[in-house]
Amino acid sequence: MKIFSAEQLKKADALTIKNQNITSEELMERAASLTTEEIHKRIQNAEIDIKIFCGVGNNGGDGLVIARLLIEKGYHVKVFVVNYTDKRSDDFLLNYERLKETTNDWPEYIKDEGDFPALSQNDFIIDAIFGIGLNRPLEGWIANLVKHINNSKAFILAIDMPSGLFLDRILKKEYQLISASFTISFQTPKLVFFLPQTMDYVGDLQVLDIGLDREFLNSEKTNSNLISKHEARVLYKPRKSNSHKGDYGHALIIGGSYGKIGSMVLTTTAALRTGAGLVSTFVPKCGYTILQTALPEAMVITDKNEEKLTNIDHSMDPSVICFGMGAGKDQMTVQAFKKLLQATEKPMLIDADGLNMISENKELLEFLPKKSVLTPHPKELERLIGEWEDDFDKLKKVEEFTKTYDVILVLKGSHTFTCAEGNIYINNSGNPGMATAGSGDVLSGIITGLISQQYEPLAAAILGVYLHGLSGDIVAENKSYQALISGDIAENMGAAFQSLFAD
Ligand SMILES: NC(=O)C1=CN([C@@H]2O[C@H](COP(=O)(O)OP(=O)(O)OC[C@H]3O[C@@H](n4cnc5c(N)ncnc54)[C@H](O)[C@@H]3O)[C@@H](O)[C@H]2O)[C@@H](O)CC1
Ligand SMILES: Nc1ncnc2c1ncn2[C@@H]1O[C@H](COP(=O)(O)OP(=O)(O)O)[C@@H](O)[C@H]1O
Ligand SMILES: [K+]
Repeated sequence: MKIFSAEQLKKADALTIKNQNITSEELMERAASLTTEEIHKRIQNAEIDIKIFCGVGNNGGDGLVIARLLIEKGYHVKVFVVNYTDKRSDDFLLNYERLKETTNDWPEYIKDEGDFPALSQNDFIIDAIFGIGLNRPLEGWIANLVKHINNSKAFILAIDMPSGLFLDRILKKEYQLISASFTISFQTPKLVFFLPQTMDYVGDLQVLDIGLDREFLNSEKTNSNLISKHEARVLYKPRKSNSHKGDYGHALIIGGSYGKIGSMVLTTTAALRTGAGLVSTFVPKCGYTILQTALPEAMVITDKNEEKLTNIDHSMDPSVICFGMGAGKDQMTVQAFKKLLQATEKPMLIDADGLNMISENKELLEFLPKKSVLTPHPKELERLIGEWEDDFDKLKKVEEFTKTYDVILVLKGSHTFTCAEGNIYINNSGNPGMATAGSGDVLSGIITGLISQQYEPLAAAILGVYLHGLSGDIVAENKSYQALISGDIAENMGAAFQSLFAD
């Protein structure tokens, strides 16, 4: 699903109104009534106090329509108008009049701290103060109102987006914004809903299709995309019945050191479970028995050294090489890695200590095969590209890095961002149970397994990240977040592939 900017969303609104021959007020009614239906479905006539805070722009207009429709359904609703200016949008005014015809309990005005209503944690608060029209950070009594709402500990539903959040920048910590329990957003999600610094303000997310102009949504260019099942599915390549293991490539997985051979078992298992035709591993001698015992399906070659990689002499022509898991950073390993990079032309996957070695020996960067996939977690990324001011600055630096070296960066996190060629693919599968040792090693194996089967490296990264999360979700459903261990993610790749095509 495409992720649009505020300007694009405003353009979509305007085009929809023109092409569908409706008024802006009808579009607002549509968005708000779909939202009301969702609320009604979830709270099912519960006897709760619903307190709706409405700004005086169109986000406030949405709030007024939701108030009217909830009152018509018999809910107990109190509306507060957050009167930050005397100017009102036309649709706010119109719906204000309509609301007054629906109830005798007229909205209360908030003009300063003295007007703040008492709030209880049993209230159901709806935040319709600001949406995509926010043009400066919240200050003065409005900032205090937001603090007051957040401090209530009540359930907070944000309409379109939490008030105070910007779509294109990160505010300094001292500024207030609504910390929502749930956000119902219109038509497409916003990039800030997925950034580590802002995602917590959004809470759970639901995106409602409010029927904005299809042609515009389809044709408009955007460089951010949310990857859910639908988007992942189209990347999948079915297997031909008339095929043999040679058609699915030979993956070579290199890494490990004394005490860290387990990471190699995880990566190798994942590559096999993802469908690579042949998988060989290259490990220090101490890894030989471990790998041969754990995985009879894999072939094992060893370094001359017992405990670490010193000379990667493989004399094969693998379809893809995956390097780094558990490799350590010994100088001899760095030299071996350098020789490997110099001798390799096909795209590689580089993870963990492979990335750390590059960060500490920047001269290695020039030998990176084009279109290689690098999979850093946040600390590894910082070592690689340096510190960033905020998440937008990070994405800018990532874009520069991927363009300079012509590589794909997979920024691992609760929403993993795959970045290449100026585009961002935001993963929407996975869960906190996956924050466990070795789950990154499994991801490396999955992506390697896909590249081995002739997926383009970028497609392999996007699909691999999605399948990794999907497998994690399937495991968590059966075992809980706590009991999920990374080997389970590799073992359940079969269920993930099946689930990709189940609705
Ligand atoms: N007809 C439409 O175009 C639709 C719009 N929709 C809603 O409209 C929203 C956007 O509405 P608007 O463009 O009116 O913008 P908002 O309602 O988000 O607020 C903008 C108003 O707040 C003022 N403002 C911005 N930052 C401020 C600050 N820090 N302190 C005080 N005042 C500030 C602006 O000057 C402007 O008057 C969307 O988020 C969505 O909720 C939906 O109803 C869908 C249809
Ligand atoms: N809260 C979370 N939600 C979704 N996925 C997560 C979460 N935490 C971690 N993950 C995923 O788990 C993996 C962790 O990788 P990494 O930090 O490299 O672990 P390790 O080094 O132990 O292998 C990444 O793919 C990441 O996206
Ligand atoms: K809002």
